[in-house]
Amino acid sequence: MYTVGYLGPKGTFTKMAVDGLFDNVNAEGFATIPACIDAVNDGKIDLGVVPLENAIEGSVHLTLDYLIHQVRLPIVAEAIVPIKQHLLVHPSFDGELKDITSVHSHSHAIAQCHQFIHKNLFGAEIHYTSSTGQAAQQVELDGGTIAAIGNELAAKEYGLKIWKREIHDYENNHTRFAVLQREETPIQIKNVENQGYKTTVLVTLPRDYAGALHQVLSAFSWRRMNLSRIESRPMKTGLGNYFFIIDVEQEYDHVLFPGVQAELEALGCQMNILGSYPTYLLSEDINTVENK
Ligand SMILES: O=C(O)C(=O)C[C@]1(C(=O)O)C=C[C@@H](O)C=C1
Repeated sequence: MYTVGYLGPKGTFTKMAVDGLFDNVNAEGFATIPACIDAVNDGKIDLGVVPLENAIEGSVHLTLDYLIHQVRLPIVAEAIVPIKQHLLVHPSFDGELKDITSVHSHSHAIAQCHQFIHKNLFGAEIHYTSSTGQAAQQVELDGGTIAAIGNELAAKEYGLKIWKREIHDYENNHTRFAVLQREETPIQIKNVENQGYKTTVLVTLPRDYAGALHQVLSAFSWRRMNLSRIESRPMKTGLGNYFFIIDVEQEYDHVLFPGVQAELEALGCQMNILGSYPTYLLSEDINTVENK
């Protein structure tokens, strides 16, 4: 049986992703994303599931930066998870929205609900936690007039009341999660919808010059390789120095990708493959506890 690490404690969206992807695994919660990645890298667990990007708030920089700068582990699968954020309170709370004095959650969850907070919880203090599950645990412990933003699974795990459902500011809220493995061996995924393959590459430019990024992109475009995302992250070596993280919508092959790599290297760029993996879309039902 695999041991699969996730950002804990119980009741996080990452745990939901694990439940949606795997049957019969031993799921182990970690307090932080780096702790989970390190455990995979040290061979303490078989797989790790970490958030990569949210449709409303964008990239999870902690994950990207840790994978780029600290621990290079291949991405072996991706799960796209529908995210429904609810306002959770202690069962003893019987006030109104205006009575809530503080809201606890993960920074990404808070960001997905900024408008709701601005309009309805104006004046409530915002407390950032390491995960939505941790915020729910805090409400269970402290009670009173504090609230958490999190999912139905967290409400169930910590015995909380869902005070208001679906408070995220935009519909179609999804988060992409990456499955990491140290040595790539076939993994067993539940019967969920396969959306095709992606390959994620990391490109470093030699220096900043006119048309550099255009040249990089044209190596993909004339080969008709479709890109679904391009993002720059600081190299952390000084202002103006960036990596480009590029998602290509196809599986790695031994013709097109080496061709791109040779072309980029001739320009003085570096290209590394962060993973070539199947992508799975989890169903909306995953947000409803009764359906699991
Ligand atoms: O806090 C959680 O529940 C997580 O799994 C983390 C996380 C994230 O990092 O984006 C995952 C999904 C949601 O977008 C909000 C939070």
